[in-house]
Amino acid sequence: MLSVTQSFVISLNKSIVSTRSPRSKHYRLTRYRKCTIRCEKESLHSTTNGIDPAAMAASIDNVAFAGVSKTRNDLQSSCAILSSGNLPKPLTINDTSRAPMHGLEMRVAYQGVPGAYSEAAAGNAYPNGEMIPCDQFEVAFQAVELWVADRAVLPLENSLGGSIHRNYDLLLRHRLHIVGEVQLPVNHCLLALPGVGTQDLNRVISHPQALSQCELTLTKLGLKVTREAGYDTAGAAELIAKSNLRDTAAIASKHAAKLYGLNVLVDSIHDDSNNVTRFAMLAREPIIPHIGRPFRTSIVFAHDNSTAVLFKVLSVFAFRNINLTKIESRPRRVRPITLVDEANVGTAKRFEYMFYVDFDASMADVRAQNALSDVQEYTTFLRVLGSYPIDMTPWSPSSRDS
Ligand SMILES: O=C(O)C(=O)C[C@]1(C(=O)O)C=C[C@@H](O)C=C1
Repeated sequence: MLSVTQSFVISLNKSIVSTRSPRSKHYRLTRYRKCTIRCEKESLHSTTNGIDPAAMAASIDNVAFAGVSKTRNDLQSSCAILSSGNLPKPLTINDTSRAPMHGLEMRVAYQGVPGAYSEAAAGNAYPNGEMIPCDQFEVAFQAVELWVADRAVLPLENSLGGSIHRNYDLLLRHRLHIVGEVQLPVNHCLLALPGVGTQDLNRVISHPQALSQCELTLTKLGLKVTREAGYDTAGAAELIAKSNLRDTAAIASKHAAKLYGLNVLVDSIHDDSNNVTRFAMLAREPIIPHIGRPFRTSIVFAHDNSTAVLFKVLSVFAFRNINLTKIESRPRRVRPITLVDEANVGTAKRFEYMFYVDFDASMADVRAQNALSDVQEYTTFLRVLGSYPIDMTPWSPSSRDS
């Protein structure tokens, strides 16, 4: 792997060398097939005077470097890494005070770095949006609240790995509304640096959800590896590329492989081909619900324990023929435990929960309105998180490549 501070001589296709001579003393580019580039800055883009490094990576014929001949793959991946210096950097908790850009495009916050599945989901939800990567889920919530972004697209649950609990907790802590959902088929691949084979691996890194979605396949592959959690799938791919980790593979998408110059060692390593992640689209304002198309409503409630309250709450939907699609319980942070004195024998502790429920009806539907007024009677806290169209996009496991 070439590092950013090394000089190298490469042969390029004529197409991309048609550039004027740059002024910088650090490098020289000519109109000829051979050119010398000295990279002393973070980004190859800044040293190539306008040549897109990705285009350069695609156009490399062969390489001679310090007397050692490098493979085309090696340099392509170097260029891809250097070009990834141009990718937007994730917002951090301190950046959310950044002045908003007042363009016409929808600014869409997601958690992770470019190449993350969340970016793909955000792109599906808002195809013309300006994508804003954030380093944490909480930052994406804040970005929308502080008008740095107009929408956030965040994962709620995966068909193999289950719920993303952090986002359930954050939905309650923040005042955003669910205005839509995206169901994204997730095709996980095992990625490594060019020239690295499965026999070289000691470690696999990825988002904990991705690791759990591939748990059985990793074992079946017979890899002698430790599994380590990172912030997101594409971030794991980026780390391998930037730190030149030749004993490590990432679980991430093919798109992440392209962005960070990695090879796909094994395609489709998730444990079941029906691997779908459901993302929520969040906004500052709710949308007006309709009844003309399939809608879903998400609520959260808490109750003070009296006999069979949870059963009563859930039955108000059953009596009205409303389908419940999901129930999730999370600790009730304001009062996680109640002490129960059982007949003066001793003190038992009971855990307290917030219950999140999704049901298939629009808040414009009278049945849903009546059901919620019943729920209100049994509960001490009730909030509607959103009433939004169900993602009805047709899907087959191989039809979308994320
Ligand atoms: O790491 C990513 O690429 C993400 O977008 C995060 C995330 C998740 O949080 O569940 C999203 C979809 C996949 O199921 C795996 C990981």
